[in-house]
Amino acid sequence: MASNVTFIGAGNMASAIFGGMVHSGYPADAITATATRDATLAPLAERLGIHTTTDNLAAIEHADVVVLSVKPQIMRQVCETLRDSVQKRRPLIVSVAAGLSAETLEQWLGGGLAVVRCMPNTPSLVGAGASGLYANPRVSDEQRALVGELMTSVGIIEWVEDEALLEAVTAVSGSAPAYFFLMFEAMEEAAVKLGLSAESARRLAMQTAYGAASMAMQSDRDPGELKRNVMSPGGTTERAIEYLEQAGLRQALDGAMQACAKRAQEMSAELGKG
Ligand SMILES: NC(=O)C1=CN([C@@H]2O[C@H](COP(=O)(O)OP(=O)(O)OC[C@H]3O[C@@H](n4cnc5c(N)ncnc54)[C@H](OP(=O)(O)O)[C@@H]3O)[C@@H](O)[C@H]2O)C=CC1
Ligand SMILES: O=C(O)[C@@H]1CCC=N1
Repeated sequence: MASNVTFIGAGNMASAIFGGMVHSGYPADAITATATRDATLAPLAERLGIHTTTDNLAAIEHADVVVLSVKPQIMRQVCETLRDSVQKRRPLIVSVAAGLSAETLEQWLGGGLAVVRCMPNTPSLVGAGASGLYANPRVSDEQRALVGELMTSVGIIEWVEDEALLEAVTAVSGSAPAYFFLMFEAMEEAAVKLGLSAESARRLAMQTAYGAASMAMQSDRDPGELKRNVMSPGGTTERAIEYLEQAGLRQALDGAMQACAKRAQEMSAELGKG
């Protein structure tokens, strides 16, 4: 029988994960999600057939796995309301929150718990997620395998043994869909200036990104070689790539990813006190 999985919070990230789980065949009947507003929950229940409630305590009563998926800023308050129930039943705790350590979460929930920290991303919704996972020492091999299976049903996973590496995961995958969406916006704007309709430009840019990612994933060549294969000497791509290099695209990405990881550290210091 499938494990009962309860999501506390049913926003962008949680709905991407449980939506992806349902699409990949996980029984909807074994999934419960909570939120503060019925307006969030009603469409999810209708579309996916999962259980929903605004009552967090009722939602975790039969949970084998509790996925904490509220904003980091309200996590402490939410954990403290779950504390007594969690201490009685000791489900596996999974947190998708950025910048909150397993130790902090465990402490807010009363201690002595198996906690997995997961840094997922929203493409989980379409089965193309990329998640980093860290397990605290209380997590059993079976629990590790269970979380691995759940997250593999919505994409690829990478376990890290050093929790601090989740900051790097946040920079390279958790936050990174947004970098690509920014590129789509920018490429569409530029292509419109060159005369294409916005609709054509968007379709072509997205298919090209999809094609490039699929090709790179299936190839045994590294991205640098695949890039050079597009660059005919003296041709158009060479000109574009030279421009991007001179304009500092590499430095911009390096700076963005450093800023992202640093913000995860700051959040940990700001929110994890006490
Ligand atoms: N968005 C992303 O791409 C990623 C997000 N994350 C992490 O996921 C977590 C959630 O982020 P995101 O999904 O973007 O946020 P959202 O604002 O989209 O979702 C938050 C959800 O929490 C619900 N909520 C608020 N208060 C409570 C409460 N007291 N009890 C139960 N549910 C509550 C909200 O309910 P209501 O809808 O009724 O307001 C909403 O459904 C964060 O910790 C973030 O760090 C991690 C990786 C990627
Ligand atoms: O922006 C954020 O803080 C969350 C965590 C990773 C992606 N979104």
